[in-house]
Amino acid sequence: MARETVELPGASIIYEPDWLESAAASTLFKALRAGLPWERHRITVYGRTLDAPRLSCWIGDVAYRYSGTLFEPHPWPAALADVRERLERELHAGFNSVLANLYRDGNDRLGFHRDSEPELGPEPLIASISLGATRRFRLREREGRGSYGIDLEHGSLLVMAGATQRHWLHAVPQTARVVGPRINLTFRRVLG
Ligand SMILES: O=C(O)CCC(=O)C(=O)O
Ligand SMILES: [Fe+2]
Repeated sequence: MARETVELPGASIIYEPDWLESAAASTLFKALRAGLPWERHRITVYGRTLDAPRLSCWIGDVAYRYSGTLFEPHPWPAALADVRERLERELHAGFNSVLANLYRDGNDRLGFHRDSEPELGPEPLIASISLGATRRFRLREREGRGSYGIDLEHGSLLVMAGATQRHWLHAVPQTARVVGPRINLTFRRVLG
Protein backbone atom coordinates (compact mmCIF):
# COMPACT_ATOMS: atom_id res chain seq x y z
CA MET A 1 0.00 0.00 0.00
CA ALA A 2 1.28 3.44 -0.89
CA ARG A 3 1.22 5.44 2.30
CA GLU A 4 2.56 8.94 2.02
CA THR A 5 3.35 11.41 4.77
CA VAL A 6 2.04 14.92 4.21
CA GLU A 7 4.93 17.03 5.47
CA LEU A 8 3.52 20.13 7.13
CA PRO A 9 5.03 21.94 10.12
CA GLY A 10 3.30 21.09 13.39
CA ALA A 11 1.10 18.47 11.73
CA SER A 12 1.09 14.72 11.62
CA ILE A 13 -0.81 13.57 8.54
CA ILE A 14 -0.67 10.51 6.34
CA TYR A 15 -2.52 9.78 3.11
CA GLU A 16 -3.14 6.38 1.60
CA PRO A 17 -4.98 6.67 -1.76
CA ASP A 18 -5.90 3.02 -2.23
CA TRP A 19 -6.78 2.00 1.32
CA LEU A 20 -9.94 0.35 0.00
CA GLU A 21 -9.90 -1.18 -3.46
CA SER A 22 -12.24 0.54 -5.87
CA ALA A 23 -14.96 -2.15 -5.97
CA ALA A 24 -15.12 -2.41 -2.16
CA ALA A 25 -15.26 1.39 -1.87
CA SER A 26 -18.15 1.49 -4.38
CA THR A 27 -20.07 -1.19 -2.49
CA LEU A 28 -19.62 0.74 0.76
CA PHE A 29 -20.65 4.02 -0.88
CA LYS A 30 -23.90 2.47 -2.15
CA ALA A 31 -24.72 0.81 1.18
CA LEU A 32 -24.19 4.04 3.14
CA ARG A 33 -25.89 6.35 0.67
CA ALA A 34 -29.04 4.21 0.70
CA GLY A 35 -28.84 2.96 4.26
CA LEU A 36 -27.88 5.87 6.52
CA PRO A 37 -30.52 8.27 7.85
CA TRP A 38 -29.01 11.39 6.29
CA GLU A 39 -29.95 14.64 8.00
CA ARG A 40 -29.39 18.28 7.41
CA HIS A 41 -27.67 19.40 10.59
CA ARG A 42 -28.06 22.90 11.99
CA ILE A 43 -24.72 24.49 12.68
CA THR A 44 -23.68 27.66 14.46
CA VAL A 45 -21.07 29.74 12.66
CA TYR A 46 -19.96 33.03 14.23
CA GLY A 47 -23.09 33.07 16.38
CA ARG A 48 -25.54 32.45 13.51
CA THR A 49 -27.45 29.18 13.19
CA LEU A 50 -27.78 27.86 9.65
CA ASP A 51 -28.54 24.68 7.74
CA ALA A 52 -25.26 22.94 6.98
CA PRO A 53 -24.51 22.88 3.23
CA ARG A 54 -24.25 19.08 3.16
CA LEU A 55 -26.03 16.08 4.69
CA SER A 56 -24.65 14.33 7.76
CA CYS A 57 -25.18 11.41 10.05
CA TRP A 58 -23.59 10.96 13.45
CA ILE A 59 -22.94 7.30 14.28
CA GLY A 60 -21.60 5.89 17.49
CA ASP A 61 -21.87 4.84 21.06
CA VAL A 62 -21.87 8.29 22.72
CA ALA A 63 -23.57 11.66 22.19
CA TYR A 64 -21.36 14.34 20.71
CA ARG A 65 -21.29 18.12 20.55
CA TYR A 66 -20.40 19.54 17.15
CA SER A 67 -20.62 23.17 16.03
CA GLY A 68 -22.71 24.00 19.08
CA THR A 69 -25.29 21.21 18.74
CA LEU A 70 -25.58 18.01 20.74
CA PHE A 71 -26.14 14.97 18.51
CA GLU A 72 -27.67 11.72 19.62
CA PRO A 73 -25.84 9.04 17.69
CA HIS A 74 -27.31 6.53 15.28
CA PRO A 75 -26.27 2.90 15.80
CA TRP A 76 -23.35 1.42 13.88
CA PRO A 77 -24.44 0.04 10.48
CA ALA A 78 -23.22 -3.46 9.64
CA ALA A 79 -21.52 -2.04 6.52
CA LEU A 80 -18.96 -0.23 8.73
CA ALA A 81 -18.00 -3.15 10.96
CA ASP A 82 -15.05 -4.37 8.86
CA VAL A 83 -13.75 -0.88 8.15
CA ARG A 84 -13.82 0.05 11.84
CA GLU A 85 -12.05 -3.15 12.84
CA ARG A 86 -9.35 -2.77 10.22
CA LEU A 87 -8.73 0.90 11.08
CA GLU A 88 -8.44 0.05 14.76
CA ARG A 89 -5.98 -2.72 14.02
CA GLU A 90 -3.81 -0.74 11.59
CA LEU A 91 -3.79 2.51 13.56
CA HIS A 92 -3.64 0.95 17.05
CA ALA A 93 -6.61 3.07 18.05
CA GLY A 94 -10.14 2.65 19.37
CA PHE A 95 -12.93 4.49 17.56
CA ASN A 96 -16.36 4.87 19.19
CA SER A 97 -17.86 7.40 16.76
CA VAL A 98 -18.09 8.32 13.10
CA LEU A 99 -19.31 11.51 11.53
CA ALA A 100 -20.54 10.72 8.01
CA ASN A 101 -20.91 13.60 5.56
CA LEU A 102 -22.63 13.44 2.17
CA TYR A 103 -21.61 16.09 -0.35
CA ARG A 104 -24.37 15.73 -2.95
CA ASP A 105 -22.64 17.86 -5.58
CA GLY A 106 -20.02 20.60 -5.93
CA ASN A 107 -22.15 23.08 -3.99
CA ASP A 108 -22.06 20.99 -0.86
CA ARG A 109 -19.07 21.90 1.26
CA LEU A 110 -17.51 22.19 4.68
CA GLY A 111 -15.91 25.45 5.84
CA PHE A 112 -12.56 25.83 7.58
CA HIS A 113 -12.67 24.39 11.06
CA ARG A 114 -10.73 22.23 13.49
CA ASP A 115 -11.81 18.99 15.05
CA SER A 116 -10.96 20.40 18.43
CA GLU A 117 -13.94 19.68 20.66
CA PRO A 118 -12.71 19.03 24.21
CA GLU A 119 -14.32 15.56 24.13
CA LEU A 120 -11.75 14.53 21.51
CA GLY A 121 -8.82 15.18 23.85
CA PRO A 122 -5.76 17.33 23.16
CA GLU A 123 -4.29 15.28 20.29
CA PRO A 124 -7.13 13.47 18.53
CA LEU A 125 -6.46 10.73 16.01
CA ILE A 126 -8.95 11.17 13.18
CA ALA A 127 -9.22 8.61 10.39
CA SER A 128 -11.03 9.92 7.32
CA ILE A 129 -12.29 7.63 4.56
CA SER A 130 -13.45 9.11 1.26
CA LEU A 131 -15.90 7.42 -1.12
CA GLY A 132 -17.30 8.59 -4.44
CA ALA A 133 -16.29 11.80 -6.21
CA THR A 134 -12.80 13.18 -5.59
CA ARG A 135 -12.90 16.47 -3.70
CA ARG A 136 -10.13 18.84 -2.75
CA PHE A 137 -9.26 18.93 0.95
CA ARG A 138 -7.64 22.20 2.05
CA LEU A 139 -5.41 22.76 5.04
CA ARG A 140 -4.57 26.22 6.36
CA GLU A 141 -2.19 27.10 9.13
CA ARG A 142 -3.82 28.85 12.09
CA GLU A 143 -0.93 31.13 12.95
CA GLY A 144 1.16 31.35 9.84
CA ARG A 145 0.74 31.42 6.12
CA GLY A 146 0.98 27.74 5.34
CA SER A 147 -1.62 26.22 3.11
CA TYR A 148 -1.92 22.89 1.37
CA GLY A 149 -4.39 21.03 -0.82
CA ILE A 150 -4.84 17.32 -1.36
CA ASP A 151 -7.35 15.52 -3.58
CA LEU A 152 -9.13 12.87 -1.53
CA GLU A 153 -9.82 9.96 -3.83
CA HIS A 154 -12.37 7.16 -3.87
CA GLY A 155 -11.29 4.56 -1.29
CA SER A 156 -8.61 6.74 0.29
CA LEU A 157 -7.62 7.12 3.93
CA LEU A 158 -6.37 10.36 5.45
CA VAL A 159 -5.17 10.29 9.05
CA MET A 160 -4.73 13.45 11.10
CA ALA A 161 -2.99 12.95 14.43
CA GLY A 162 -0.69 14.52 17.01
CA ALA A 163 -0.76 18.31 17.07
CA THR A 164 -2.48 18.69 13.66
CA GLN A 165 -5.72 20.14 15.07
CA ARG A 166 -3.77 22.61 17.22
CA HIS A 167 -1.92 24.18 14.32
CA TRP A 168 -4.08 23.63 11.22
CA LEU A 169 -7.62 24.23 10.00
CA HIS A 170 -9.19 22.10 7.28
CA ALA A 171 -12.04 22.46 4.79
CA VAL A 172 -13.73 20.94 1.75
CA PRO A 173 -14.56 24.00 -0.39
CA GLN A 174 -17.33 24.11 -2.94
CA THR A 175 -16.31 23.64 -6.54
CA ALA A 176 -17.67 24.89 -9.87
CA ARG A 177 -16.57 21.65 -11.51
CA VAL A 178 -19.35 19.18 -12.16
CA VAL A 179 -18.83 16.50 -9.54
CA GLY A 180 -20.92 13.56 -8.39
CA PRO A 181 -21.73 12.75 -4.79
CA ARG A 182 -19.08 12.03 -2.20
CA ILE A 183 -19.31 10.43 1.22
CA ASN A 184 -16.69 11.07 3.87
CA LEU A 185 -16.40 9.17 7.13
CA THR A 186 -14.35 10.58 10.01
CA PHE A 187 -13.70 7.97 12.67
CA ARG A 188 -13.08 9.50 16.08
CA ARG A 189 -12.71 8.57 19.71
CA VAL A 190 -14.98 10.62 21.93
CA LEU A 191 -13.77 10.50 25.53
CA GLY A 192 -16.49 9.83 28.09
O1 LIG B 1 -15.16 15.60 4.10
C1 LIG B 1 -14.01 15.65 4.53
O2 LIG B 1 -13.05 15.19 3.91
C2 LIG B 1 -13.72 16.31 5.86
C3 LIG B 1 -14.73 16.06 6.94
C4 LIG B 1 -14.40 16.80 8.20
O3 LIG B 1 -13.48 17.55 8.27
C5 LIG B 1 -15.22 16.61 9.40
O4 LIG B 1 -16.20 15.83 9.35
O5 LIG B 1 -14.91 17.20 10.44
FE1 LIG C 1 -13.07 18.12 10.30
